[in-house]
Amino acid sequence: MAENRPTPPDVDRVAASRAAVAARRARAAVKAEIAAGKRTPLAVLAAAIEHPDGVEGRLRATEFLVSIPAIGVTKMRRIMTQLEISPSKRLGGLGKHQRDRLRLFLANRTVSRRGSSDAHLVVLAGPTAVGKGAVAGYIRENYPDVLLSVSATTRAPRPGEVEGTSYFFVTDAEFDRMVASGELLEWAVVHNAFRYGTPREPVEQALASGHSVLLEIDLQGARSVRAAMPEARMVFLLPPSWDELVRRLIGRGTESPAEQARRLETAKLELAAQDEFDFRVVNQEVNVAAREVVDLMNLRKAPSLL
Ligand SMILES: Nc1nc2c(ncn2[C@@H]2O[C@H](COP(=O)(O)OP(=O)(O)O)[C@@H](O)[C@H]2O)c(=O)[nH]1
Ligand SMILES: Nc1ncnc2c1ncn2[C@@H]1O[C@H](COP(=O)(O)OP(=O)(O)O)[C@@H](O)[C@H]1O
Repeated sequence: MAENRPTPPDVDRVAASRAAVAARRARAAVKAEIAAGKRTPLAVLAAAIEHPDGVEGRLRATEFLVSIPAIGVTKMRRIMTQLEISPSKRLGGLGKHQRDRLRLFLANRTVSRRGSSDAHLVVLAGPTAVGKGAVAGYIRENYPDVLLSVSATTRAPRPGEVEGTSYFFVTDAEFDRMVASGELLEWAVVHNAFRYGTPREPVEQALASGHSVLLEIDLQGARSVRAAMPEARMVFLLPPSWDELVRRLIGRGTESPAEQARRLETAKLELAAQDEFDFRVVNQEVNVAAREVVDLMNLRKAPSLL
């Protein structure tokens, strides 16, 4: 009968609900593909960014993460908090920084899952002038089996520093390019001055072939690595005392008195972060501290010199 025929608004409603069912099915299919390993999470994220209103773009970040094998609800919540993404966000609606953080998290997760279980990424951080450079240098000289990551930096070489061993010295434009192409595992502006970053490729290769890698980086970099790769071993180098830290900073003589005062203020904040780390090593004697750090790396072969 004519009066039982759906009126135009009903027709709209039926069509809308059919479309909603179809969209839900399409999202479920994408999640199933991720869960089965048929599509990588990075590929799905790329599609979501390209088409924010497409099926991938309409996926909620929460459902996207839990469809990844080995990520359950608890882990997903932790990741969302770490990446500062609210649970209501869809992949297509993520802000630029959220996207970058999620992409970095997914890329680094791929790296760490490929590595063998006894290879560790070990991060050595600590306050300015505690002796990070001295301990890392000692390890470089005396433990040839340790793979020490060589950072890229925009600062100029100092006398005696060797390109590709001390650092990769790059221009601002080159550093921009490395950031944009995702070549860096993490990067930070250190001491309000120059940019420093860890090239991803050598770390990836080392872990994939079962070798532990040591990163000597600043606190911001350490936090980025921890957020992206929660299984990294975080080591905080401590001075024997505050007075000794001051002595080392002044004794090094590489900063002006004003810069020394500024760094000491920063050092207080840095020291306050020590509880964020898994291990604390006191740098009383360089060789002893170096050995403690190396012991945390699960090296297969003992160094011949000690
Ligand atoms: N985030 C980050 N920090 C780094 C990296 N490489 C070095 N650093 C830090 O940069 C800081 C400055 O190092 P350096 O230029 O050798 O100068 P110094 O501290 O004045 O001797 C140190 O705190 C290092 O730990 C890196 O790849 N990433
Ligand atoms: N265990 C130690 N005992 C005495 N002096 C040290 C020790 N470790 C480092 N130093 C000295 O302290 C100063 C700061 O060390 P450095 O490695 O440059 O620190 P960081 O890289 O943490 O800024 C340098 O002059 C270094 O020779």
